[in-house]
Amino acid sequence: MPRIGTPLTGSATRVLLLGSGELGKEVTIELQRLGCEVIAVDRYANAPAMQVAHRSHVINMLDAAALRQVIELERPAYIVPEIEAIATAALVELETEGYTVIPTARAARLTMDREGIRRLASEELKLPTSPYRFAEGHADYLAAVREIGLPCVVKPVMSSSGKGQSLLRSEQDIEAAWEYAQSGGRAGVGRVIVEGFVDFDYEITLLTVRHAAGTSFCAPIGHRQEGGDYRESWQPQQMSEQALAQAQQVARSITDALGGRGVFGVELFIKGDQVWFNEVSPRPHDTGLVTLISQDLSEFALHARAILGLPIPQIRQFGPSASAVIMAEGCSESVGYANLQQALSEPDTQLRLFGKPGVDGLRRMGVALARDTDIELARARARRSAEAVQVEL
Ligand SMILES: Nc1ncnc2c1ncn2[C@@H]1O[C@H](COP(=O)(O)OP(=O)(O)OP(=O)(O)O)[C@@H](O)[C@H]1O
Ligand SMILES: NCC(=O)N[C@@H]1O[C@H](COP(=O)([O-])[O-])[C@@H](O)[C@H]1O
Ligand SMILES: [Mg+2]
Repeated sequence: MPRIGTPLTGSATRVLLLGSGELGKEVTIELQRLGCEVIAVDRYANAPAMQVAHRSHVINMLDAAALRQVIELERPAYIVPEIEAIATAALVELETEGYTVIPTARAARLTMDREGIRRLASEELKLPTSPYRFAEGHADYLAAVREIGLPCVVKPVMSSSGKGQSLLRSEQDIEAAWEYAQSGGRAGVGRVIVEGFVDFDYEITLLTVRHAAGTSFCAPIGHRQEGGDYRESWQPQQMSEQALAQAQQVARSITDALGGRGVFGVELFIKGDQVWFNEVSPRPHDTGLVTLISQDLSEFALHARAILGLPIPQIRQFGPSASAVIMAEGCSESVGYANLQQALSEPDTQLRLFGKPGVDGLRRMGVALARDTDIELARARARRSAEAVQVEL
């Protein structure tokens, strides 16, 4: 039976987060509500989760030695990856030494780069995906684009939130896409995936929770992306019964294969009753921020319960809900947020400002959340709130 100790004493249930962004901030809050001691780690100081955690460490999480050092110092009961770019081979080792990685070290390793998870989904589990080819080096890349054909999507194997990703519509896009993939990815220089473009009707994130008593699904979340990065999400997304059943089957298959306990964000493309697997986050998903207003247990509360082995007897959905992101563009180390009076003037509206310590380029800084009587109204209400926020650099 799970038991929780007292934070900052010898009996504490310590949880170490690897990555401390907006998603980790909410996970930290939920874990603390259940009495855990939370240690936040990231590559930079004052990251969102660090601002609410008991303490924090700034390290290069791709450095295996640095990662091991911080874990051996803190000896957490649970290691919780919050981003992809971590020295996951070290996590696999630490797991064999007795540490618990959420959901599993193998899941973190397979989803760290697109190749591991794509080969598992398509080649082992035979789940439907876009046609794809991996390529290394320029000549191999050109061959891959020829083989897959246009239109296609090019992504660095190690990247997220659309960084380094391009949609190629014509021959003229081929060179720029290669250059962007080389500069935009986080690591693994040179290697890319070339995917056939899927002409879907809509795409969803199916939040799937593996917990002590089995697997639960949240209502499907629809979302809209720009340049591979999410801008709006809503729940529930209307789907045919057959598409939903197929989506749940795909989600169950991939999450069972990854194993462990926790929330997974299964990304799927839908056309009619047809479903394609895109990718999966073995952790809460950015589009799932909508659950902060749409469910009694948000994806972050669900993650905390699943991690700790606590029951999830029911997930209550509150009806049509939406999220709209608040972006900042430019360069500043003291961003301000004004006109909040107007942003929060409507009922059933909430804001989360992440408190990120700065911006250099384009960065997600907050999110507006809303409920209304139907999805279109909820989306419009969330957008109105997000647009009202004046981001001052
Ligand atoms: N093969 C494809 N066909 C059509 N659209 C695609 C394809 N691949 C990606 N996209 C679009 O680009 C978006 C981002 O792609 P993907 O999820 O693979 O990137 P990511 O960088 O891992 O994003 P994130 O980290 O935010 O989940 C998808 O949600 C979808 O809208
Ligand atoms: N699609 C993945 C995603 O949304 N991850 C979330 O964004 C943070 C990084 O933000 P940053 O790039 O602004 O530092 C991550 O730490 C995580 O919370
Ligand atoms: Mg994605």
